[in-house]
Amino acid sequence: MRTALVIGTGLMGTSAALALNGRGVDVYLQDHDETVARTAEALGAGTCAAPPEPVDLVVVAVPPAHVATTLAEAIGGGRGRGYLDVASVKGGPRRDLDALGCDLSGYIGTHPMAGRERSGPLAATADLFEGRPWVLTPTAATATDVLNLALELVALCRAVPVVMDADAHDRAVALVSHTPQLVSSMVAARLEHAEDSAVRLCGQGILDVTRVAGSDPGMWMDILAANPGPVADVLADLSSDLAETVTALRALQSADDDKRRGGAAGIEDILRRGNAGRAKVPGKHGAAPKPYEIVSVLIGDQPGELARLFADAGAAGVNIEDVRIEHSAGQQAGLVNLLVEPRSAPVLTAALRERGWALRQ
Ligand SMILES: NC(=O)c1ccc[n+]([C@@H]2O[C@H](COP(=O)([O-])OP(=O)(O)OC[C@H]3O[C@@H](n4cnc5c(N)ncnc54)[C@H](O)[C@@H]3O)[C@@H](O)[C@H]2O)c1
Ligand SMILES: O=C(O)C(=O)C[C@]1(C(=O)O)C=C[C@@H](O)C=C1
Repeated sequence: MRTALVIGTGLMGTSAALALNGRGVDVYLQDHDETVARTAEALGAGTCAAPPEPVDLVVVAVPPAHVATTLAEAIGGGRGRGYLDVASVKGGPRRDLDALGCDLSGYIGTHPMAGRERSGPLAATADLFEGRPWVLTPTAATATDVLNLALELVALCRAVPVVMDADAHDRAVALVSHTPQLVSSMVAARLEHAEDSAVRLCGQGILDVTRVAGSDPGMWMDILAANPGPVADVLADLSSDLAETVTALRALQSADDDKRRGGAAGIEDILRRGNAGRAKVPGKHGAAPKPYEIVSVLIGDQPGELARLFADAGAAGVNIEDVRIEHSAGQQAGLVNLLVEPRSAPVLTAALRERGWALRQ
């Protein structure tokens, strides 16, 4: 692929453009808000100039409700050899495009399973897609050249291609993305009118559960409106788990021993099923989840502390597999949890102690 046109230079479009531009593709940028396209250009994602000739690949990264019309316009204008979109829902846009009478052989629906709770080009990063699944939904009508262009895009973004049927994709993301978004919003909504004295106690657990509750409601309205049935199906199953959990908790308050035992069994069941489900969530780079050991280090909240810690781990020859930071409420300090291979944990612990770091057991 030598040239690409990215239409919609927000978080997704600019991230893809940065990755492509960084790997030698000439990227043209277009957004219906010109200042957004100019911002992406200033970030080094490509140029706002119009492409002098049809590009190899047109990447449409606009909100789901605008995908079909934007694609139809680009296809009608003969702007590329191949066309794809990155919208979070796949069945609807394809049907809409079909209804607009477009030739679908040059189009493939795709969805990178990477993102953030922030929108716009300033939130974009060239490595957003690295190691993440990128779903491709070819049909019998999709030209082989176009599938190959999509695979090349995925490779240039260092993502992992996953081929799926569009409707199966929509059911899958209802489970792993759209319902979690709603549940995160619902948990966070409980805090809206909570007492300050309660909110002050928020710790890492609620931060983890509510991160995506900070997402743009406009974009999520679009996504949910394009996938309401599958999301409602998952939420209905969840609501029967919720109802059973409430019943079990009420039974725990009972004076009757048998009822309390039944309640405890119900709660334990949901907690154990939760462990089993969590164990299925893929680990780093989409691989099977690996058990890491955590080395916890207390650091001061000041410039250079993290860099010094990582350098000391590097000097000990230990690869940090993942890192999580807990910020202490009301203190200029934080707890850095370094996740390492079990065999590296004693090596790292000894090396950090020797260099004077305060370790937490
Ligand atoms: N944010 C995520 O986590 C995520 C992840 C995967 C896929 N997606 C999908 O990617 C797409 C873009 O999402 P985003 O997070 O980058 O949103 P964003 O709001 O950051 O960017 C969307 C951009 O599209 C532009 N736009 C809107 N209508 C347009 C039109 N008709 N023509 C040209 N530009 C137009 C907007 O001005 C905006 O700059 C959506 O379809 C979304 O479902 C998002
Ligand atoms: O990490 C996040 O912030 C996301 O919400 C990303 C996420 C997801 O649910 O995984 C959200 C929507 C997209 O369609 C794909 C990815």
